[in-house]
Amino acid sequence: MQLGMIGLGRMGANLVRRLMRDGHRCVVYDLDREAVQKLEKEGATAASSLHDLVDKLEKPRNAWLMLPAGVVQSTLDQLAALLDPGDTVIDGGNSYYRDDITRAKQLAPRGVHYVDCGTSGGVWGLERGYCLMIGGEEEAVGRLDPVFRAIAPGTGNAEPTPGRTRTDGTASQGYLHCGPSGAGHFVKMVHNGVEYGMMAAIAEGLGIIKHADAGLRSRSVDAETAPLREPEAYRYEIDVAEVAEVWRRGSVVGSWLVDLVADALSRSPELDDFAGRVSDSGEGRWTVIAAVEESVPAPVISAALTERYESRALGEFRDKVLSAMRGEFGGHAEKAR
Ligand SMILES: NC(=O)c1ccc[n+]([C@@H]2O[C@H](COP(=O)([O-])OP(=O)(O)OC[C@H]3O[C@@H](n4cnc5c(N)ncnc54)[C@H](O)[C@@H]3O)[C@@H](O)[C@H]2O)c1
Ligand SMILES: O=C(O)[C@H](O)[C@@H](O)[C@H](O)[C@H](O)COP(=O)(O)O
Repeated sequence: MQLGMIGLGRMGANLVRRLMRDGHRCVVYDLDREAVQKLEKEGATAASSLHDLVDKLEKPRNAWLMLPAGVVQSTLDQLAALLDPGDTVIDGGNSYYRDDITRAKQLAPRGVHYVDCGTSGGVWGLERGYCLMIGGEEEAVGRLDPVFRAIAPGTGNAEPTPGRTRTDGTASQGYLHCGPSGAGHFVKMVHNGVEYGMMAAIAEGLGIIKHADAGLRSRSVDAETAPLREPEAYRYEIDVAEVAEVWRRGSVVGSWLVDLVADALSRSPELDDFAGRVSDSGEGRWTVIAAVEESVPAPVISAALTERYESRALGEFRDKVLSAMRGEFGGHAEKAR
């Protein structure tokens, strides 16, 4: 098939490469001309503007947006004005599923289809394939099947699920039509909420292991306020990088995230390149909002989200209020640590 890709960053460029490897033809556009030229050298057709991209696409057109969230709506507005009935726009970025519902409604009167596609796999997707969580009308999604099939991992390295008797559907190939508009990004949003929780648990566990030597230090980190009651119980100088490595092999928590952390620790045991301020792009917040609105308890994901705020010192004023109250009612002064 032929597909237009708008946005050739970490994700879009490799999606194009994966599609071209499978024999698909791509027309590519990015504000960054170098990104366009690079893919042109690899066989893609370069477009110099959205208008040019639309001109170079065969009808019915398929245009995939792989853009930072902040420019999706403005790009879609410009693109929509150039498209014809029967064309399809796919948003493969991490957009909020509620925006998909609005955007599909915006395009429908013009006969333009809108497909939302949560795309997981990060910078490793070129080789591993991308897990795709798709939303939209059956017809538009079905027509794009060869594109999704090329981008997805296929059966990949995962063993067949032993108890699975279903032979229909595409989930075992790494892509799934989850439902109508927004359903794909809804599932991707929750996927990322799960990602926050799993990442937080791995990080906390390794943090506890790293501090298992607290009893060996002359003063524990928290000695003044919370001295170790039994310092002899915390006299382990455990090699955290080696723990991550051993967890990769046969353990219950072995996973791709543990593989990645083992790799990072093997290169830099103290993770010197990081200050530990953990960003969040929105998916965790939206997952927590959905949990609240559905009245579904989600304490792990919620805690993992607020821990990210904590890492960016966003709780500083809250903590000052705490200290102030403690000072007011008990005359307790703040200590250095
Ligand atoms: N990086 C990841 O691991 C990852 C994984 C899954 C999903 N996503 C999502 O995919 C989307 C893209 O992410 P990315 O990591 O590829 O971003 P990126 O910043 O690496 O690339 C974005 C590209 O879009 C281009 N661009 C920006 N504004 C443009 C405009 N108005 N018109 C044309 N091109 C424009 C930029 O020049 C850049 O090349 C985001 O929604 C992101 O959340 C990212
Ligand atoms: O499934 C994936 O490939 C990742 O989840 C991907 O979507 C990306 O790396 C996140 O957007 C980071 O999200 P935060 O910035 O919220 O951590």
